[in-house]
Amino acid sequence: MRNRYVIIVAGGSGSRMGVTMPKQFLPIGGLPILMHTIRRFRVYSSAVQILVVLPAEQIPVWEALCRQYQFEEPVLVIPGGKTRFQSVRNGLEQIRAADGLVAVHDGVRPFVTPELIRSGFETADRTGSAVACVPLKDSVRLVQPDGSSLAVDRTSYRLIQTPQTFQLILFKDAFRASEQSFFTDCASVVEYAGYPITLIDGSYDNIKITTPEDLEISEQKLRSIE
Ligand SMILES: Nc1ccn([C@@H]2O[C@H](COP(=O)(O)OP(=O)(O)OP(=O)(O)O)[C@@H](O)[C@H]2O)c(=O)n1
Ligand SMILES: C[C@](O)(CO)[C@H](O)COP(=O)(O)O
Repeated sequence: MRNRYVIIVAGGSGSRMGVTMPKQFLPIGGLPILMHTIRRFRVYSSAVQILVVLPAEQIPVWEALCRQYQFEEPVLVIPGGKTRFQSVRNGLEQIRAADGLVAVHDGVRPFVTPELIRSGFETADRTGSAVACVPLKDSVRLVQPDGSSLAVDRTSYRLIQTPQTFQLILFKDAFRASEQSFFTDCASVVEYAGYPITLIDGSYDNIKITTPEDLEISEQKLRSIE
């Protein structure tokens, strides 16, 4: 079986959350969001190697939080970059192995399930990639330069989530690219390098905590789980 790695990217500042503390450190259910996320991967497997990417200046803050919450999960902490692409690349550089599987997951998606993580690794092992997604529930319109808009066929689209899981050999190759403005996730980087992307079923519960209302939704979700 190939070695399995997870890069949890938490190197952002959370500007859309509108608070000074990075949103990945905000508590939900009495525990920082990032600790929930890390625990989900540990529940999936005690063997998976977890790398956590943080803003360099926030590493002492994270260490203090770990002491405060007596959080002792073994993870390798790595300084992030200015963009998500750079943060992923910094994490990837720490994985010395040539072969294996790597899942990249947003630190602010704490509702990922062990089943979804497993599905990602199993699919990527077979096909090279596995990118979680969900169908759209709302109607979609394409806005034109003149301000008018056109209905589009929503069945042709998917909303993309993480985890996004890849065979290391192709992922490392893809991340040799120079950064492009349209790299919004790892799938766009891997596709740019010419590799096909396999989609897998994600979950509507697997939300990315981005704006203040997501915090309230997350608190409610935790209450319903616990
Ligand atoms: N330089 C960056 C930017 C983002 N991320 C991570 O990528 C994930 C998804 O990004 P997003 O939700 O946009 O987080 P932020 O960049 O922190 O938020 P914002 O765009 O509101 O500032 C987050 O876990 C974030 O910490 C990262 O590791 N390094
Ligand atoms: C990676 C991602 O979560 C997939 O949906 C998304 O692209 C991150 O976007 P953001 O603008 O960095 O939040």
